[in-house]
Amino acid sequence: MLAVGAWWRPCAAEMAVSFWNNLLQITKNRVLQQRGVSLYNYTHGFEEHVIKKKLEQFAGGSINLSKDGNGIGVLTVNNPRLMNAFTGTMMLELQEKVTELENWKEGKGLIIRGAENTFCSGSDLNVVKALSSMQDGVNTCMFIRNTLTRLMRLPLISVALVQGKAVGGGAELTTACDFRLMTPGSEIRFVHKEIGLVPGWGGATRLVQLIGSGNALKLLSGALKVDPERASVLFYCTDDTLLLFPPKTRLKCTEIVS
Ligand SMILES: CC[C@@H](C(=O)O)C(=O)SCCNC(=O)CCNC(=O)[C@H](O)C(C)(C)COP(=O)(O)OP(=O)(O)OC[C@H]1O[C@@H](n2cnc3c(N)ncnc32)[C@H](O)[C@@H]1OP(=O)(O)O
Repeated sequence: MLAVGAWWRPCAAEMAVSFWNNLLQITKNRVLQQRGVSLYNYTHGFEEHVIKKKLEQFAGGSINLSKDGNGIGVLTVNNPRLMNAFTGTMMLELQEKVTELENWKEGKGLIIRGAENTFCSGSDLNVVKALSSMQDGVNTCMFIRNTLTRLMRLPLISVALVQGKAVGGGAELTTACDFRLMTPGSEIRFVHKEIGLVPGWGGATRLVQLIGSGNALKLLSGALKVDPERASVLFYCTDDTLLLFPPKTRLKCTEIVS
C-alpha cells in the first residue's frame, strides 16, 4: 500500500503543480486582458464621447509624464495656480498618460506627484460648477473612475508622493496608488462633505479597502485632516521619506518602485 501510495504521491504532486501553474497563467491572462478594460461603458449609460467633448472646453494645466531608463515613471499633476486642480483637459491628459503607461513594457514603478510642492486639490471647481447637470456629473465621474481604475491595474508599483495638500479628488487620487508617501506638514483630506459632494472619483470605495469601513467613515463624514502621523496609525501611509513595512523592513520610495 505504502509503495503504491509512494508511487501515487509524486504523480499527484506533479498534477497539483501543473494545475496551479495553469491556473496562475489563466489568472495572469485574465488580469492582462482586464488591464485596458474600463469599469463603465455604454451599458451603464456612460457617454464617453459626449463628456470628452465637454471636458475639452475647460483648458488649463497639464499632466506630465517622464520615464527613465530604470523603468521609473514620474507623473506630475501640473496646475499650481489652482493648487493642481484638474481642469477638463487635464482629465483627458490623465487618460492619455495611463494608456501610455499601459503600453510601457519596461515600466516597473510610478511616482505620482503635484507641481510646486503641493499634491492636488481635486476637480477644478469651475469645471464642477459648469458641468453641474446630473448627466454631466455622472459622466465626468465615470470618466475619471475608469481612468483611475486602469491606473490601479497598471503592472507598476505606484507611489503617491504627497507634499502640501491632497484634498477632494486629490485625496481620492492617493487611494488609487499602491503606496502613499507623505512629507512632513502634508495633509490628505476628503473635503467633499464640506461642499455637499460625495467622492466622485471612486475614492470612498478604495478608502474602505485601505483602512476599513469604520476609519473610512470617520475620515469622510468628518472631512478629517490626515497628516503623516495619523496616516501611519491608520496604516494608510508612511512618514516622511520612508515606507514602513511590517517591522524591520524599511525602504526608500525610489527603492520600492525600482
Ligand atoms: C466630485 C468632485 C470632487 C471630486 O473630484 O471627487 C472634487 O474634487 S471637487 C473639489 C474639491 N476640492 C476642494 O474643494 C479644494 C478647494 N481648495 C481649497 O480648499 C484650498 O485651495 C486648499 C487646497 C486647501 C489650499 O488652500 P490655500 O493654500 O489657502 O490656497 P488658496 O485657497 O488660496 O488657493 C490658491 C488658488 O487656487 C484656487 N484653487 C484651489 N483649489 C481649487 C479647486 N479645486 N478648483 C478651483 N480653484 C482652486 C483658489 O481658488 C485660489 O485661486 P485664487 O483665489 O484665484 O488665487
